[in-house]
Parts: sequence; C-alpha cells; structure tokens
Amino acid sequence: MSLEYLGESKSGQRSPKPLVDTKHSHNNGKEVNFLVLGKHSVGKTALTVRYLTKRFIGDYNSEQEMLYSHCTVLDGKHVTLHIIDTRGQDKLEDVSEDQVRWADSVIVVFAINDKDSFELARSIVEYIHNVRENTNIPVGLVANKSDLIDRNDVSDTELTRFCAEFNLYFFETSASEARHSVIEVFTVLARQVRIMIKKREKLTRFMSNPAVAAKLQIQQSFRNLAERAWRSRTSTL
Ligand SMILES: Nc1nc2c(ncn2[C@@H]2O[C@H](COP(=O)(O)OP(=O)(O)OP(=O)(O)O)[C@@H](O)[C@H]2O)c(=O)[nH]1
Repeated sequence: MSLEYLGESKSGQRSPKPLVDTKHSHNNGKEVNFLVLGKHSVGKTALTVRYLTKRFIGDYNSEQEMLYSHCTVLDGKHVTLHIIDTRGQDKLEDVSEDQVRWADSVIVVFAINDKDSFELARSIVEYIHNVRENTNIPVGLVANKSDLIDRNDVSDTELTRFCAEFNLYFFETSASEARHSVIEVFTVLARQVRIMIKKREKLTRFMSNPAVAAKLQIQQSFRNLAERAWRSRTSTL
C-alpha cells in the first residue's frame, strides 16, 4: 500500500479553488476520485484516516481540506484512489459544485446521533443528483458512529425510503471501532465505479462500430417516415 498526501486547502467557500484538476480522465478505471461530504464532526476525517492508515486517532484537525492519493489492489487490479476529505459543511451552500463534478463517487456521511447531520446529508444527496443528472455515479450514504447505537436519532424507515428514492449505497460504520465497516465503503464504491466505467466504454465501442451506426440510422429513418405518414393521415381526418 502506498499513501501520498497531495495538498490542502483552507478555503470554505462554495466553489473553492479545486485541489486537483477537476477535468475528468478515467484511465480505464485505474483511478477513482472520491469526495467525502457531510456536516462538521460526523467523522469524515476519522473514516478517511481509518481507511488509509488503519488507525483511529480520535482528534483531528478540522480546519483543513485534504486530498490523499492511495494505491491499492481491487479485484486483482491496481487502482489509485484520490480522496478529498472536505472541511465539513454547515449548509448546502458550502458544497463545491466543481468537486461534485470531479468525483467518480461521493461519500455522504452523517452521524447516527445527530439528526441535523442526516437532514444535511439528505440535501447534499439531492444536490448531487441535480448536478450529476446525466452521469450516474455511485453515491454512498454512510451512517457513522454506529457504536453509539443507544443514541440513534434516525429511523430505519426513513433511511430505507431515502436510499430507495436516490439509489444510494447504504453503509453503517464506526470509524472508532470497526475498520472493516470503513473498508467496505471504499471497496464497494470503487468497484461500482469500475463497473460503470467498463459498461460506458463497452457502449461507446458498440456505438462507434460503423455497422451499428448504419443500422441505427436506418431505424431512425424508418421511424421518421412512419411518423410523417401518421401525421399526414391524422391531418386529413
Ligand atoms: N464514537 C465515535 N466517535 C467518532 C467516530 N468517528 C469520529 N468520531 C469522533 O467524532 C469527532 C469528529 O470527527 P472528525 O473525523 O474530525 O469529523 P469531521 O466530519 O471530519 O469533522 P470536520 O472536519 O469538522 O468536518 C472526533 O472527536 C472523533 O473522535 C465513530 O465512529 N464513533
């Protein structure tokens, strides 16, 4: 495993200067961009650091936004994960649209003992959905601090409905007590990103095949002819 710290930003504006080039290059899924969002103190840094270093420190610097680059092996293939651990949002306006566009996958975190953090997570998910409407990216909803189970403030029904509505990958994690739950978040989402990229590439190859393009064109011409015939028939009636 190699871990490389690439940069930091103290900006908390809606569209801070991106830490990385926000133009997308997929490299056949060899690189995956993760964006970690959520209200202050829900455990974004704890989750990210736990995943990268195996450690739970307990006290983190919340002033800085960090970008990490991490090489790992996923399903037998080398993959580099770029992870932006954001500073934490107080309101939706603190989310950077540039970063949402940069991401191949977004991890939206809330803490189970903080109902407000769930409400903000809800708004963030809706925002991602609007910004990325044409590109279906895997979005993970992470209920962190699951070790504080007796202080759970968010109902299962509410969660199930929300996840179904937005097609979210749901995870319950405890950065402090269960590293395996944290690994699962990054592994499942990175795998989904790779699957989606492969599907998109396959479709692009299929569509760029001249025989397929010609067939589609012929089908479209028939459709246009049929539509014209139908229109002229209905206008004479
Ligand atoms: N009990 C418990 N505490 C946690 C867990 N994860 C994080 N914490 C604690 O929650 C507090 C906030 O954690 P951070 O990782 O700094 O949260 P953050 O979302 O990065 O916060 P900002 O950077 O301010 O946005 C710290 O005191 C952590 O020790 C967890 O799974 N369980």
